[in-house]
Amino acid sequence: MNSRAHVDVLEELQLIAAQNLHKLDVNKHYEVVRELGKGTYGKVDLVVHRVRGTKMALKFLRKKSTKLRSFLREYSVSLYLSPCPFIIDMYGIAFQTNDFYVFAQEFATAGDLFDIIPPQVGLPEAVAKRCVHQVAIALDYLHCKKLVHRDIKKVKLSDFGMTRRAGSPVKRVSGTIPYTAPELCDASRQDTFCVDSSTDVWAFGVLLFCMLTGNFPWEKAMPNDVFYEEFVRWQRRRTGNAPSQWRRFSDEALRMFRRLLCVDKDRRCSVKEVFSYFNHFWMLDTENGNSGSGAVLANSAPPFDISSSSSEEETLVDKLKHQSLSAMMDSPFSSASANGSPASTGSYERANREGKEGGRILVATPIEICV
Ligand SMILES: Nc1ncnc2c1ncn2[C@@H]1O[C@H](COP(=O)(O)OP(=O)(O)OP(=O)(O)O)[C@@H](O)[C@H]1O
Repeated sequence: MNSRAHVDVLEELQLIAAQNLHKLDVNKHYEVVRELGKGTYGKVDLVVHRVRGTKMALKFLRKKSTKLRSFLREYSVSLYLSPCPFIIDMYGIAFQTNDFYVFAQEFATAGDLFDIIPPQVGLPEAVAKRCVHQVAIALDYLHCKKLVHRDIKKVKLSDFGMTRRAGSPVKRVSGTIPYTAPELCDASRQDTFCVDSSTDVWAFGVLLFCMLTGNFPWEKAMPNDVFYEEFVRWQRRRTGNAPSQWRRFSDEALRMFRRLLCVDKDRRCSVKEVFSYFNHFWMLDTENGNSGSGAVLANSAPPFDISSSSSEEETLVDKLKHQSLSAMMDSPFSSASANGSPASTGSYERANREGKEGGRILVATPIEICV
């Protein structure tokens, strides 16, 4: 499927969502359990659907600071990507209140990634590898659909507010974080640039370093940051010794980082190249849970077909078309199960997430963490 067709599906999803964006009294249809967190544009509440008994995360985006178009885009992109088992699941529920646009997401039970990374220590290699494995599959899924996430800081991909079609022009956002790629940090460059999957690959490399060490590699990827400067000198082979904070990694892991964090974005590898490094040890230190075969995943290949078929996309659009007042009733995307968790949607990808057969084998169990 070409990128134009992907975009058409997204536009169709947005149109249908806009037509079904009814006004709703939250308390009438949901029991609010607690607030899960606050974001820049609103809040996320843990709720129980009064009819279905399903636990869900309701994302509230303030109307004052969110354009309807932005809300519809975030909702539709989330829905479009949700068949991937390592991307947050959706219920096909979107509505509005007087002050907020709202949509429902799977409740990610394990909480935030940074709550489970021991600071300055990092995760044991085997755990980090499972996280890396699922983020890589999710990102590859997204990139195959010609989308770029642009805000990677989560293990189970969610929060698609920044996601755009590859190649679309966007304005540079002011302010940089450790994940920001060097080509976006340099404020002297032009104000508009084209969205490219290589910026996700850079952020993914930084996330990988954080998971394995419990530290950021630098504050920002700019020449006045000494840690970044040191890294670039080594990366460009101006010095043979890796900077001190990189010396804990095996030669194979260092090769992988060199490819993911290539300063020249055109020479950066694609995200799926990490799969070829899974059968090597990444850490030299064997005390951090890195000894034995546990550090190596049984199978380094993606566990399901990440290429999208147009029939799956047609099914998605079809389901949404038949959706009516889904916020109040059973949505066509999932049905309540005995334990309150979403049941299978019928998609083979989603069936895999729930451990049911579908002709494909899941290698890594999804780790439900969202930051
Ligand atoms: N599906 C979910 N399940 C459980 N907790 C969630 C879920 N979605 C969000 N949260 C919690 O709510 C917080 C706010 O989420 P939200 O997506 O609005 O913003 P954010 O990504 O943290 O920040 P920003 O909007 O500034 O990028 C998150 O940090 C997380 O702790």
